[in-house]
Amino acid sequence: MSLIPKAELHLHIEGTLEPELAFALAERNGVDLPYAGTDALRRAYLFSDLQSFLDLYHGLMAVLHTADDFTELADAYLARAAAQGVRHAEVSFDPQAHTERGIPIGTVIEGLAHALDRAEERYGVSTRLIMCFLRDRSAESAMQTLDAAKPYLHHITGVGLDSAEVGHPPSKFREVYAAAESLGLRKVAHAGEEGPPAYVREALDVLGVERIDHGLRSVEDPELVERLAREQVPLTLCPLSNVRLRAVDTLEDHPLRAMMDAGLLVTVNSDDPSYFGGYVGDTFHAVREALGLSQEQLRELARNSFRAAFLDHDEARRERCLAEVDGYDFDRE
Ligand code: HPA
Ligand SMILES: [Zn+2]
Repeated sequence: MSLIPKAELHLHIEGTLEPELAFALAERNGVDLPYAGTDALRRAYLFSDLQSFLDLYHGLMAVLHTADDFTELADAYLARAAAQGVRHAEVSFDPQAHTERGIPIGTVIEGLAHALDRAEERYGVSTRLIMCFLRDRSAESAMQTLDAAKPYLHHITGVGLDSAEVGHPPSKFREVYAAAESLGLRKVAHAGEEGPPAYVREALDVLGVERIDHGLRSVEDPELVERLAREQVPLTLCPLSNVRLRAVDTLEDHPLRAMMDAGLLVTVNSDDPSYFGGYVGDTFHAVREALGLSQEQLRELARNSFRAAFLDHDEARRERCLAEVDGYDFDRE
């Protein structure tokens, strides 16, 4: 595990649900899970692609009912993240995955915000909340979700786009992103995870996003790589996720290092750490080993995470974190 100070920018809070907490919440809420126990559940984490993961992932969310459940989920993540060197976390959530099950959006947002708002004091982790739209649902459903979130916008920094990518291009959400922008929200989107480089271009040109979540398949398009490098568009890579969801064969084959060499502003993140085999400190360690990254390259990844963070209203914190990265002593590891 690498303890270098870092920001985590690509993290789905529902993807931090560990089997033990899932079973505890299932019992508390009277939910029957179709697994004999935590070991059997972990054994089911063998995915062939994004969709096979999403099916299990959405099934397990059935255990989350009350605001307290969401608070407990977020607290567990923040404590683990802090223990892995995270100083700043931008936490995504999927409101539609819960409202479709009859959980009010206010329950979800207020439950998460309760944990996030006290995280700096409790864990030394500053936080932001990013509300993602499920791209395999309609644009109307996304717009209704944005509308329903209006009483809670003081808790929300930005919007994102996730779930099944292929066949659901960013342009489907043009109006929703325009509406989000007019509400003062920041904009990110998953693109180029399983979808083509053209989706990365659309996310930039049609939605006007400031960061691309994943962006992995950008490497197939040299002109796009040149643009992303020139414009220093942050890409929030998730190497362990890419291995588990079969976007790359092995970690050794991951283009992270080549992307750094091409001058891209890449960051390393855990995506859904309970499902993909590691939190972000584990991920830093794994890519260091698999790709033979130098200490200076790990420092660059950590620096990039703070440069790409939505810390515009707290530049002093960004500077402090960057100074901590510069002074980090790898002999501690
Ligand atoms: O990796 C992902 N991709 C798309 N949607 C997701 N929702 C959780 N994780 C992911
Ligand atoms: Zn993701």
